[in-house]
Amino acid sequence: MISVDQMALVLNSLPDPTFILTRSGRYVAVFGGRDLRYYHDGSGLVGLNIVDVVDPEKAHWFLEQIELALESGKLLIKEYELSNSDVDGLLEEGPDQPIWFEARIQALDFQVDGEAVVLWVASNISERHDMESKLRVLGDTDQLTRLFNRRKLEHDLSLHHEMFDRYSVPTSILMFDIDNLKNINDSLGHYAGDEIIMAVGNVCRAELRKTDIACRFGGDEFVVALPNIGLQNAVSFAHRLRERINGELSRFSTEEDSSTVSIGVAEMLPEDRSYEDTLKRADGALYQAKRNGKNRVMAG
Ligand SMILES: Nc1nc2c(ncn2[C@@H]2O[C@H](COP(=O)(O)OP(=O)(O)OP(=O)(O)O)[C@@H](O)[C@H]2O)c(=O)[nH]1
Repeated sequence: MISVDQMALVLNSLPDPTFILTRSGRYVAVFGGRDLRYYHDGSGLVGLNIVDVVDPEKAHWFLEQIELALESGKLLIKEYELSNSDVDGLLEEGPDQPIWFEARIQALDFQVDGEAVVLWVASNISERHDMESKLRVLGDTDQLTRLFNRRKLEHDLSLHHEMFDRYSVPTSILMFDIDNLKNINDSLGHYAGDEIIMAVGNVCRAELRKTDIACRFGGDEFVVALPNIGLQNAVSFAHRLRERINGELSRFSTEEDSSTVSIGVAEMLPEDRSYEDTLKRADGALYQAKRNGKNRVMAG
């Protein structure tokens, strides 16, 4: 058996800061979390109330979690971001950056001063959180152009189609394809072909708003979605984009083949069952642009 003194030492050596908090948000006790590379010393919080040490919105969130854990009696796991400047009563020494925490909150089977209490273990998961964010971005990104990939486009377009269904806010779609890339690859080499694809990506990034979605759809095909833009404005934008891309690609034209783009444009219509119907119309318009001699914009 370990003694009470030893038990106190164990509590103080817990790797992650562990709080006992009352239903009303009072810090009854703080154990562990002594490594200043990962945590700020929270022992100064004992006796204070969450409501008095963090801003009202955050305090409300903390109290809500305590209530949830008390009501369910089950282990509650939540993630949140906090920096030491968010909490009055924490010492300066510790990580400079805001910390991502995973809280494990469990109701305790006793009361303190007539109030129900929970155990709140706050683990620093910043590294894991950063890695997860990076992986999410990587999973949504085309490696060559750094534009979004098709998976992300389809996810976003389905949200925009829902918005259109509900609020009739139109989204227009431009689908475009580099002209003659096969021949240019053959004459200038595959790396020149790659540079052309990257140059298209750079123009898209420069020309688009933050809310627009630009994606490499596959091979030498791209899709741009313009939320809140009707067909007429989308066609005008497509003409401008084609000129900008052509200007950028002119250095890759050969005697036989000019390096240009063809663009098909479509807007969401009430009869579209999903974004795929809009995408198909843009694809049909792109096909017409190619059939009619390439290097042009057609609306579907
Ligand atoms: N360099 C390079 N080429 C690619 C890449 N992805 C696809 N391509 C090439 O792009 C060409 C696309 O085929 P098409 O669109 O049918 O050929 P195209 O010569 O552009 O013909 P049009 O579209 O009718 O003008 C194929 O030759 C592919 O090999 C890539 O990542 N890098």
